[in-house]
Amino acid sequence: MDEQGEVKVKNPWHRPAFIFLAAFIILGIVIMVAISVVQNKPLPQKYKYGIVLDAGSSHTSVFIYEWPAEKENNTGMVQQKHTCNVKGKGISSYDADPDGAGKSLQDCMVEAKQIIPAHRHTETPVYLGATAGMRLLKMKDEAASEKVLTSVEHSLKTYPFSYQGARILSGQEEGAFGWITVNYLSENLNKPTGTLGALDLGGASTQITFIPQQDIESNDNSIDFRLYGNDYHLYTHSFLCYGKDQALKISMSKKLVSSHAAYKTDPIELRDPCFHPGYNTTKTVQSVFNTPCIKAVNFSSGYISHVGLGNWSQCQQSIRKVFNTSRCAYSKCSFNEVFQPSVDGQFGAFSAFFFVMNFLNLTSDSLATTKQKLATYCSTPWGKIVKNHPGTKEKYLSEYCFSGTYILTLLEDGYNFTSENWKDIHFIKKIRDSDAGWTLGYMLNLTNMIPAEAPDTPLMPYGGYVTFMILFTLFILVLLLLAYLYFRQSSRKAQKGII
Ligand SMILES: O=P(O)(O)OP(=O)(O)OP(=O)(O)OC[C@H]1O[C@@H](n2cnc3c(O)ncnc32)[C@H](O)[C@@H]1O
Ligand SMILES: [Ca+2]
Repeated sequence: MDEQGEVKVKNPWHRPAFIFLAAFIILGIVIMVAISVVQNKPLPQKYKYGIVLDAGSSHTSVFIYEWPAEKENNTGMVQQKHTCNVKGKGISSYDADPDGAGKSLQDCMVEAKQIIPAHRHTETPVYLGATAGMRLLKMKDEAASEKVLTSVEHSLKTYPFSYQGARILSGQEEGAFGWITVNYLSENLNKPTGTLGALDLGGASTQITFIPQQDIESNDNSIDFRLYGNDYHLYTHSFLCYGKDQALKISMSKKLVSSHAAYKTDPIELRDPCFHPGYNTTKTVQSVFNTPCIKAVNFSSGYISHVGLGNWSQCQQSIRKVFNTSRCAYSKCSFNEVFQPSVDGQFGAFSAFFFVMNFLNLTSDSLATTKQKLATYCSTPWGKIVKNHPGTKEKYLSEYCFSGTYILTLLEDGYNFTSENWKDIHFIKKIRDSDAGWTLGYMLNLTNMIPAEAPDTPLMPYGGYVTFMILFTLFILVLLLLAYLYFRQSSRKAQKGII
């Protein structure tokens, strides 16, 4: 009887319903995967561009930046696309031929026209910022500095870009924008991590900028920013005449003024411990004294016989005389009566800090080892130095002993770095393929690309959102399937009960 009772009465709809549901689930998964793959496929990026001309004391560089058009307010988005070094000297050297300053920019601006897509030209801003060379020319001859600026302005206006001005930056701006650049590129600005101090050594001035632990006692040295919702209270100072070219002139002039030979012989003999033994070159007195950084002096001759001695410790003694550390009206000073809090945190040291220390292979040694190696380098005969570096410009080559010793003295005796925090100085040229320097920070500021407040971000990133939606939908489908199976089973049991 029981066996008879087990005769199954099949619901004819069960099988097609199951097949339909399974097909529906598979189709759903295929559609979702296809949509997420298509959605996440990188779209062709639309880029915007900006041009900044760094009119430095020694030379002019043209920087072209690019960034994805729709992400311009995110940190770290702007990148350096191209640089072009203008042939010849800096624009301040065209004081006697102002038209030449504008003309000198032509080749690099033509290059910019070729690199930036034509449909972006009219909306691409162009800024020219001049630094210490033009500050010095303005001190020496204001009319000449204005003529040079007018000449570069006329030249830049002839290109299809959006000309935004040519001006001389203040030392504070130069320091602060260098700090913004290195911290923007290191993506420090919207994170709770510490920031990087900025050390810039040019030909005519040098800047130090960092967030100090103590109060800033002089208003001239304080600058405030609100970036991505954080307040930054920066210490900054720019020393005009303390770039490496001007410092060399000051140092040579001091040696000349204190030497008996300078007032008796023709040519004047300058025996210089900061140049290699065997180095002997004739220079004009004018080439040393042609700067507002030094007072004019009358000598017996218009020529100097510059003779190298290669003595590092004597060289450092002579360079120390360039820094006046005898008076300070604040709780602490760097030199020349300038307030400076104790250096704090990590520092990026760029431009000539990098060029010189990188050439000398001194970017990762302790302070003591750096001094030892430099002393050995300075005492190396000039002939051997020239033989070992056939491709290097002779002017740079002859000055590395002075420049290295100047950098060491500026950092240790000037800014008060010690052997303990020497390792916190990182000699860098680029961060993530963009040059460290004031130009990027200047453009970010003038184009309002760094918002004061942090931009609102969605609850989860796009990829996370897609993954979440797929998993959640799968979960619902599995639930539906389980529910279906459960009801099918219970309806079978019920049917069994009826029979
Ligand atoms: O900031 P300012 O003072 O206006 O000057 P600048 O912008 O022209 O100064 P740079 O940083 O370009 O260069 C600093 C100095 O380093 C020199 N320099 C550039 N490249 C160098 C290299 O490879 N080796 C040694 N010195 C170099 C250059 O001549 C300057 O004297
Ligand atoms: Ca510079």
